[in-house]
Amino acid sequence: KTEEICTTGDCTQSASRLIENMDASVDPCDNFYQYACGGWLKKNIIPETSSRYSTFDILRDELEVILKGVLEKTVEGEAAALTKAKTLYKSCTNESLIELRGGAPLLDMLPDVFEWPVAVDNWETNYGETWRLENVIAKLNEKYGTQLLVNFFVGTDDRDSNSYIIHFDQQTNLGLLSRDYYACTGPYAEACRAYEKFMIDLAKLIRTDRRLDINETHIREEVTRVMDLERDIANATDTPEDRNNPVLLYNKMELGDLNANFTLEVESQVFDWSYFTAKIMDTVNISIPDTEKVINYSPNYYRRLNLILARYNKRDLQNYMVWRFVMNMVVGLSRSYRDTRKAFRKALSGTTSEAAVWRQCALYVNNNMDNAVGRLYVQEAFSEKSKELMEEMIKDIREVFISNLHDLTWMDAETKKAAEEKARAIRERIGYSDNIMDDKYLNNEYKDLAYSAEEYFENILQNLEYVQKKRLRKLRVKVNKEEWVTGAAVVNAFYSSSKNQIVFPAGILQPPFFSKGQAKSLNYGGIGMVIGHEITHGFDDNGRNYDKDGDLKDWWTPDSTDRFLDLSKCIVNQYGNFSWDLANGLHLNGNNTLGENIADNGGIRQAYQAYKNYVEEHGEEPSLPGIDLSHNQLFFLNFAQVWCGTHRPEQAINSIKVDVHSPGKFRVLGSLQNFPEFAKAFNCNKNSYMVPANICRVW
Ligand SMILES: CC(=O)N[C@@H](CC(=O)O)C(=O)NC[C@H](CC1(C(=O)N[C@@H](Cc2ccc(O)cc2)C(=O)O)CCCC1)C(=O)O
Ligand SMILES: [Zn+2]
Repeated sequence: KTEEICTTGDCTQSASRLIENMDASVDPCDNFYQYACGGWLKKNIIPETSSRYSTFDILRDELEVILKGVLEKTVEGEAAALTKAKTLYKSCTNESLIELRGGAPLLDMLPDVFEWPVAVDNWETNYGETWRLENVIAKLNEKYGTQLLVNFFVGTDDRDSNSYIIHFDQQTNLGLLSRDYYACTGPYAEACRAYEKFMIDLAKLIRTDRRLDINETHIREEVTRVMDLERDIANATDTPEDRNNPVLLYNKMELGDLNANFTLEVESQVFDWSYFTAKIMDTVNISIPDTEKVINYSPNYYRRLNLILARYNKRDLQNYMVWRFVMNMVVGLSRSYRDTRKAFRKALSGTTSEAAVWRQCALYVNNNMDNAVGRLYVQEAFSEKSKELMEEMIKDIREVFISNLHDLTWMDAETKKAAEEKARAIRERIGYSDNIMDDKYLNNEYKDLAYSAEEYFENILQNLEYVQKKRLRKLRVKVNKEEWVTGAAVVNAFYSSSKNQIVFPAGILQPPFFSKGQAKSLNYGGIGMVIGHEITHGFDDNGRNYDKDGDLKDWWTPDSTDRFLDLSKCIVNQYGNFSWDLANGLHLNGNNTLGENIADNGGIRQAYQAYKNYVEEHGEEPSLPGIDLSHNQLFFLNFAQVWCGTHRPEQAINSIKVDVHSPGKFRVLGSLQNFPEFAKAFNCNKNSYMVPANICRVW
């Protein structure tokens, strides 16, 4: 029979993309990642401005080009919110004015955070005498959105997902990217050196601008003490492995208990937790009694912190806290200030030059006004047709998840029933929230913001305060589960455990993931796997702890829990055995990536089964031109090519420590090794690398 071949634009384009990215000279059963991405790896060099480069990053770069276009275009009579986004963008791209202003905008606001001792004279007399730790931490929190030492935040109550509650957590962000860097040896030595030099150079630059003398030795001494303090803080934090069970993190107590049980003392000043909390919540007119229930995510950290504070004085603490703030603010200042960060950025990410200003600005505006920018993006680039197609695919894949569930041999009927209820309760969000198409809604969201095209730095400060106040004000209102957890102009997808919600923003609904005109095998291998991945997050080692309403409530029988943990261990060991050449051969952390690996493995199985069901119902699809692979094979090829990518060594060292996702290569190898249908589709024989003796499976 004459084979049908699809020669539409979409088919031709996707076929050529698939052929270009692959390396057909590699045996797919030996190394499917190399087979699928070998062509991509030969053709793509990481740009000097990027620390990693992948299919995702290329899509994100392309999205930024679209944002540039819409943010630079003047449109008469548009909604005020959209004009504000364009004004913010203009202030960010106004390089000559930013250059002219030098460091002044920063120097003008340092007194508001009680100054940076190393960069000013007479700090003791002017600030030290009246200094209180509560005042500094509170000010940095409520006005500058910076959480240091004591990480106070208002967030969803894990056990009552309709309410917000005050949380006290450990300091989760460090100047260096993870606690491991503070060893300052081996791959971390350069990062530590660059970090200290960054601090020294910035202190010297500010003193120069203030016409103050510079005593290099003295500055170095202070910088060393700040470094020692941060190392102590890093070592006081619980590790990610110690924090991956949300049940153990949930320590509810009264605010008053903190003063009783968690003493913090600096230079014989006792930290008053009630005074501190009021200092923050007074700014949003919410009074907090000592009987207020709060969650303490890190009791051990606070016990360790007190021992550390005993070893430092108020000047050290102030030097540390203001450093952590100013180090992030140089990006909004003139070239000489931005240059103090260059070597540090290179040491951590490997990039030798900053991204183009328009890119940084498009990203900044998108991150800070995601609904206004989302509106501009959707109007420009999103096709409505995608929504109903996605609803179909989500329906198919949800059904497959549920039928796979019932076939599981390790879960008992009682737990299966609860699991099915949760799977059916998952709500989906596709493309964008209708709210952003409503001018009134959009203008209202940004009504309190007024940007100046001439004051980028002040615009940044305005955003920091605005976002933080919005979060703090949530304490006395109910959680709006209809709210989206992401903007629309985002190339990603999400699962929210407290909302039991899966989200597919407009930005990811494009090739290679999805296109209404591309073959279904590619759609299921692309966005289909992502849909399964997000659904499965509701049932991974973290998500499984939450019930269908998003509350931390155990719906498992002890036996099924034991079986789940046992099966998960297989995945932990399998991925823990992967050694990553780009990261000095370091092994993946099988525990920290477990949730993502469970989601990947579930996603690929569900998507493939859904595709087979599709073919069962609608018949085989016509072949793609110029590529003699079956659609079953094309399914896996497109899935794998989503993960083509590479990292600079600095970024690899960084991401293996902090990213909960495995590197793309192992996301492909790990999940396909566990899936016999892959081996079948490529006729791989038993002892090939892609067909290991024993395989892991949870969902
Ligand atoms: C609430 C929240 O934020 N959750 C965190 C996870 C956590 O913290 O628990 C999170 O990221 N969630 C998004 C993520 C989405 C997907 C992913 O893998 N996205 C990569 C994309 C990438 C890859 C390489 C690259 O070069 C650049 C980008 C990524 O975001 O890295 C998209 C496809 C399937 C899963 C997911 O659902 O896991
Ligand atoms: Zn995930």
